Amino acid sequence: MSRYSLDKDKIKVLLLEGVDPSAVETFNKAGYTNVEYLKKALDKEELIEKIKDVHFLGIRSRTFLTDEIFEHAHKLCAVGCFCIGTNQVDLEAARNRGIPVFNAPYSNTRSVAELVTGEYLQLFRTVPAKNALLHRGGWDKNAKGCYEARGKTIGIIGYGHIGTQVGIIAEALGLNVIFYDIENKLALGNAHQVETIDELFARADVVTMHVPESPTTKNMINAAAFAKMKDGVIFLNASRGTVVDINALADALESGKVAGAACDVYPVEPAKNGDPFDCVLTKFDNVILTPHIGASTLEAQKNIGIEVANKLALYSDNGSTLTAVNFPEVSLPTQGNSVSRLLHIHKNNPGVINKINQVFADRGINVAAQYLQTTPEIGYVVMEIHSDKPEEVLHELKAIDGTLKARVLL
Ligand SMILES: NC(=O)C1=CN([C@@H]2O[C@H](COP(=O)(O)OP(=O)(O)OC[C@H]3O[C@@H](n4cnc5c(N)ncnc54)[C@H](O)[C@@H]3O)[C@@H](O)[C@H]2O)C=CC1
Ligand SMILES: O=C(O)CCC(=O)C(=O)O
Repeated sequence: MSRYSLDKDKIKVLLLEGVDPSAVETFNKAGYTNVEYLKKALDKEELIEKIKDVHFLGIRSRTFLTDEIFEHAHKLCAVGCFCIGTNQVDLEAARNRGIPVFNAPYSNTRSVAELVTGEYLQLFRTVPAKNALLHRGGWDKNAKGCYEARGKTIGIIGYGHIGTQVGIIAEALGLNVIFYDIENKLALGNAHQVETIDELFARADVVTMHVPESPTTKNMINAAAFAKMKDGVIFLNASRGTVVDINALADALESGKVAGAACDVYPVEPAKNGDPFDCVLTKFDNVILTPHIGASTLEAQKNIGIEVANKLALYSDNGSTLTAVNFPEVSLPTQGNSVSRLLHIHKNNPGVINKINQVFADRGINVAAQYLQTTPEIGYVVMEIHSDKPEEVLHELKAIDGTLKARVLL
């Protein structure tokens, strides 16, 4: 017997953007066989059409989930971002419609840190420019502008999961590590947190960006910021394209202020493989350009596929929202055989819980367990009851004013 409001084979999962096949295997193992797998992102109209029938949606960084898209997602229970960043999703819009969003906060951390490390080592030796010249049939063997990384200072902006990994590897390579973060952070090894970003600019031979996209990080690296950096600085951005004013970076490369750069992310990225890439940086031989592949290793993708699919399947199976990025986190024990579990997501208005409890009281049903978490905007309550008519109770719960979503696990 299904423990869900619907039989599992009627629960539609849509996976976009070529998430790792491990996600499909994980869903199948959990009993979800109605999985549609697409290698590409969908454009807005295609997505609006498809999302109407979807219960669980998996995306990466190129699918933009706006309030307008959610408006058509009548059946959508949850979204899985098969990546770290969740800036592509209007998280508030999802939450206000009762849709939790999950991600994989650590699975690709090391992959990004290794990419960045390889890049600044190459840039210290001017390898990208030398490589480009040789490809064009030139030869220029000299040590001008080439340095060992040992003894240099790396300045990490955003000392979170990725930033700390970049720092640990850099220290092992003999660099001095300084970082700037808006939070007070525990410095690992001999890393040192600087008080102002300007101090970091003044001291760092390498500046590397590891902040999320947010209003506080939008264009935080602009012409004024480059002006404060050391002459001949190496600059890397593998965070989000909106964090750097790309024209200011182009100017800083033109003037020689920045000796070399690496970018993995751009203000505008092609929607799919094969689409043209247009960027002011393509003319610079001393810039490593990669197509947003910080997370694209087989190890990371496989782990992400399993992790996010498991989170979605668990939410479907037992209602747990642990680690959701936009939602009250409710961690639930395994459901006993003799109880039904009712899950109710509602606007956090005064009196809703009273009304819910009244439904049980009116029916003479004892609530065996109740788990409640709220944010200022919504409440998520899970109740376990002994009743042979849980669907009827569900029907009444759905009628309560302020209800966003409700379902039953039998
Ligand atoms: N290129 C790629 O393929 C990938 C890119 N990313 C990007 O990297 C970002 C960072 O990832 P994690 O390290 O896992 O995130 P995280 O959340 O662990 O760390 C971000 C750090 O930035 C700090 N921060 C936030 N706003 C700041 C500001 N205005 N100034 C200074 N520090 C600020 C936070 O306090 C936090 O310590 C992600 O948000 C994502 O956008 C993540 C994975 C892959
Ligand atoms: O691999 C992807 O599609 C996105 C990776 C990324 O930028 C992230 O995890 O935030």
